[in-house]
Amino acid sequence: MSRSKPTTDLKPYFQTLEDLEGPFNWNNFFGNDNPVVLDVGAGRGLFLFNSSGANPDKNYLGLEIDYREGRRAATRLLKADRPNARVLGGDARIAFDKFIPESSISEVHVYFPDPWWKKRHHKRRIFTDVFVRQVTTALKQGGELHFWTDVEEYFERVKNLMDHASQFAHRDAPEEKRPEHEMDFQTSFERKKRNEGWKIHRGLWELL
Ligand SMILES: C[S@@+](CC[C@H](N)C(=O)[O-])C[C@H]1O[C@@H](n2cnc3c(N)ncnc32)[C@H](O)[C@@H]1O
Repeated sequence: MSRSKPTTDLKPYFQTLEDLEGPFNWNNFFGNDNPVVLDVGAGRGLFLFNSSGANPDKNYLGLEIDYREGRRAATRLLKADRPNARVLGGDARIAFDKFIPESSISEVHVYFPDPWWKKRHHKRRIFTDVFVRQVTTALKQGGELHFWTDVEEYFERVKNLMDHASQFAHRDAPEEKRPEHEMDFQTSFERKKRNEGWKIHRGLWELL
C-alpha cells in the first residue's frame, strides 16, 4: 500500500485526511447542497467515475486508504472534469469518526472490501458492528447502504450484522445485468470477478 504524499496538482480531486479538518461542511466541500454519496474503499474509482457522470445532481466522495489507488481514481475524475466527485486518501473508519457529519449522507456504497481471508484477520475487515454504527450515524433517514462481495461467507456475516441492526430495512438489490461495455461494470472488482466467473452477492438496506 502506498502512503506517499499526494501530488498537489490533483487538488481538489484528491486530498488526504491529514490535509483537512473535520467535521466537513458539505456545502463548502462541494460548493452546493446536493445529496452526498460515499464509496468506501473506492479503489481505481470506476463507480465514482460512472456514477458522477450519470448523476450530476449528486456529490460523490471516495474514501481510499491506498493513496496510489486514490490518486489514480482522482486523475480519472480530473481528466473528465467532474466537479461533483472527489477522493479522500485515508482510513474510512477515521473519516466516519471525525469528518462526516451526522445524518448528512444519502448513500454509502461498499464494493468488494478486502476479505482478510484468515479467521484471525477477520477483525481487520471494514464491515464490522462498529462500521454499522458509523454508517447508521452518517446516513440520513431513508439513506441507503449498498454492499457487494464475491465472498459468500463475508456476505452472510454482513447479512447477519444487518439483521440485528433494527434501524435498517432490507431492500431488494437492483437486478443483475451484464454491461455491454467493459467500462460499464459497477466497479473494477465487479468486472474482474464476473469475468473470472464468480457469483456476486449484493445487499441493499435502507435506514428507517
Ligand atoms: C478489493 S479493493 C475494491 C476496490 C473497489 N471498491 C472495487 O470494487 O473495484 C478494496 C479497496 O478498499 C481499500 N481499503 C481497505 N481498507 C480501507 C479503509 N479502512 N479505508 C479506506 N479504504 C480501504 C483498499 O485499499 C482497496 O482499494
